[in-house]
Amino acid sequence: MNASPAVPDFSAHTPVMAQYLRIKHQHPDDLVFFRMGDFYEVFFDDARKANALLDITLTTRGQSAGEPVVMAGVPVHALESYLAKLIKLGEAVAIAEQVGDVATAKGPVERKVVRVVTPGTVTDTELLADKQDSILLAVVHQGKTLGLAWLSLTQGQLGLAECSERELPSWLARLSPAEVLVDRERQPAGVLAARLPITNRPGWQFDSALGARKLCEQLGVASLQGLNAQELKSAHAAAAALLSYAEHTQGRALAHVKTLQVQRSSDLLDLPPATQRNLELTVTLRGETAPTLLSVLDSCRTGMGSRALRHWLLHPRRDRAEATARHEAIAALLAHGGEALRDGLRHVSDVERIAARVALRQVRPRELAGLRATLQILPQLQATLPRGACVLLDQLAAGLLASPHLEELLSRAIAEEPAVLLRDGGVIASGFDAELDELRAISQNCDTFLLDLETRERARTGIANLRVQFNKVHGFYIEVTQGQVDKVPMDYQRRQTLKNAERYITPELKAFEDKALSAQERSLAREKLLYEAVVDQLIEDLQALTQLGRSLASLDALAALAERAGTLNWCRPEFVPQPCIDITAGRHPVVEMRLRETGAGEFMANDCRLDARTRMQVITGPNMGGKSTFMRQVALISLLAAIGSYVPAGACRLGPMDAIHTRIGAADDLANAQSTFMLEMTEAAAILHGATEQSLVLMDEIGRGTSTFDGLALAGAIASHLHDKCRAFTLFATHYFELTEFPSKHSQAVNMHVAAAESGDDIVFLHEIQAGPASRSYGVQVARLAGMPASLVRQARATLEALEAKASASEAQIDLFAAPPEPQLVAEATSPALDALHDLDPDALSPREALDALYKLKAMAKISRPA
Ligand SMILES: Nc1ncnc2c1ncn2[C@@H]1O[C@H](COP(=O)(O)OP(=O)(O)OP(=O)(O)O)[C@@H](O)[C@H]1O
Repeated sequence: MNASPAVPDFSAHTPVMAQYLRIKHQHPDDLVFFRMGDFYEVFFDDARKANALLDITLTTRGQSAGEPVVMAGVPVHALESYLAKLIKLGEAVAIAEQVGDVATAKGPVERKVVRVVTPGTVTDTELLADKQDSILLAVVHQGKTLGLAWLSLTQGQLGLAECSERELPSWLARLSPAEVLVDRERQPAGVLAARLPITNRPGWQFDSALGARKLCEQLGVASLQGLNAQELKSAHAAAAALLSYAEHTQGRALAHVKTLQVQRSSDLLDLPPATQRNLELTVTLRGETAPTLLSVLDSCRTGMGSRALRHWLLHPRRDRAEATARHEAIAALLAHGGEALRDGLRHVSDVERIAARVALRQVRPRELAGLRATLQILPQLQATLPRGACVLLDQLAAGLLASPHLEELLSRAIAEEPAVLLRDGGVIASGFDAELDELRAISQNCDTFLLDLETRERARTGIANLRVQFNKVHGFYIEVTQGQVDKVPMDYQRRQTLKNAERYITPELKAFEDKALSAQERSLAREKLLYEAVVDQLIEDLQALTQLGRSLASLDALAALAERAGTLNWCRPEFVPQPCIDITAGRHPVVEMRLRETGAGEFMANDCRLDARTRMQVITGPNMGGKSTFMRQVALISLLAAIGSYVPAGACRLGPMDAIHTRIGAADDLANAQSTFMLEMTEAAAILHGATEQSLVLMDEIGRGTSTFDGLALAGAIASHLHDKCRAFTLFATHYFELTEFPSKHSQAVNMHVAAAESGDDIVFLHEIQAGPASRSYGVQVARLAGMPASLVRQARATLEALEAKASASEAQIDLFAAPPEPQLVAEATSPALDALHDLDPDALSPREALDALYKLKAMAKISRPA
């Protein structure tokens, strides 16, 4: 995709192939779709690739420079579906259109790449997921800092951030980019590890000064100071590459990209990738999109709303102002009844994407009709909103007042039901332009004229079955059956002979044909011109349109949150300055919904109380008891509150929070060659380094990936570290009974357990979290429940009894939680080599003697430490 300076000589090729090769030379990394009439053709290696990826037929046609031309093609009308496939596969496609005039061109008609479609820069509605944004991200390593710049082309929004290497995975997970631009010589390891689709760019494009200049130009500001983005030099470098790439792919400047968000890691509640995965926020552990927190939450009526909600979910802010404003809005909608608003939103088009496509001049006629319909119902929508109930809703209501003249313009200009494609005509409304109306009248009056001519000619020639007709290949003609040919007058000129009929043209018909055909052509050209003028006028009001899109998206997301809160009986959380997580009757939204859907019983609500004096709960109890569910629900409730949603609980008070860390049973990460245990320890280490007093940490059965003693020892040490050093709010579920001793030695920890009742040999899970340690584990009972053979269960029970008897006889008194011994700095052991070293006086040695001494010492060391 990079223009190389020297263009090779293609003169040995046919003129068309030389033209193709020149274009391909400028786009070596893209598949070049080369427009030839009704097809996009791909040649040579691109054709082989397209053949493999798209399963389209490979052919050869003619020769160029003595070589057969290998090619494959896709019909123009099917372009979108092929593009969709290629984008999904991470390919970039350069579209070379015929831009010259076919009729007047000498040699091949002029062709030019008009846009490059890539995964991160697609804007075609058909190619985009309705409910997910497509983000293009650039990442650059500068010293210890990583600069990030990202762009949502369809939202017209830029973002900048800087972070450390440790923070990068969280950013990548949060942004979930469709394409990442990196310096081809210095690819950041974190990006490679995340296995995202990468596009390499030359290093010089990541230039900080260039980036700052480009940002100022793009945003129309003199300095970045006012945007709080002045100091982010590394992010500027990323922005330089980002903006040139985006412009390059669109083949034009990005008129609609006018807003910049500067995000700092410290502004956001940190949700590391493990947390996003374990809490199943947007995808399940199996990789499906439901049931997840988002799937439960998203009852939005529009794609815009769903995208906003997803964004809120992954970008919760530590500062509570935004969330509080949303809580207020939800309360107001619930009090006022949000259903009328939601009904109205059903008829709203994706204004956000339409605005972007207007800016890029790609907007389709039907999208403009959709925009018009949306503009028409805005007053109705506004009327459904409660007035003066809360600031946020009032602001959003004001945002619905997009320029009324746009609606008027679209109503006058665009036909009631416009054709899908502009080139088919029938897009501009009649009455909008006198010249167009006149041209259309000529083509429409065709039928009357032809009927009239037919009647006259029948009368003149006496041929009763004479017919005047039209087809695309031969134009207008008069058809006479063979039996009547001798009645044909002198002024009939033969045009075509068929088996049973002759076709003729007359001077009068010819004159009419010229007029009709040229009228049709001119009317199409006129429509194109008028359409472009309408788009120009919309571009002038782009900011109002973009703003309207944002307001509608936020309203839809808020209305969905209000609907969920009402339907699912959620409560409004309260934020307090003191450290605490105080949840009464909390529920897990996804598990609760699953239970309801499957009719598998009621969800048991549970409390969670953590505060400055009680920072850790050690949770024990049987498998299947509900430990993981409880811990996750505490995290989900905290997160929901932070994004501004109501929460599944009876009451909820929350203090400040900076991160949610989770270590929950992992699957092997075979692709990264990490064992379960290694992954477990890596994730735990990241948590111990990152967690603070304001973090929530979930530790589920840490240590179970190794032998009992190893695992127990590590689990004890990790719990101590979290309690003493990080002082994070911690929910620590474990199967190690020994850890129930932990609270007796750690003042801020308490024991909790999930209750289970035994009836005979069976076990009943109560799913209730109660104070104190579990009395015993129920592994054997759970195994029985799982359908293990009875003899096996009997054997396991006998072994268990024997083990328990043995353990209580030799109760080892090891302090699992003792403070760690100080590391010893000097080795106490002595050795002949060390003694000899001790005896040496470096100042008294000549260089030669020093070298000899070194050899001697090395020989001694080898003896004392054999290989
Ligand atoms: N509060 C609850 N009310 C009703 N059912 C629940 C509740 N909590 C959990 N369950 C049910 O019990 C199942 C097991 O819960 P969970 O996975 O949390 O148990 P666990 O104690 O973590 O088990 P393990 O130790 O084997 O991981 C859940 O899938 C759910 O169906």
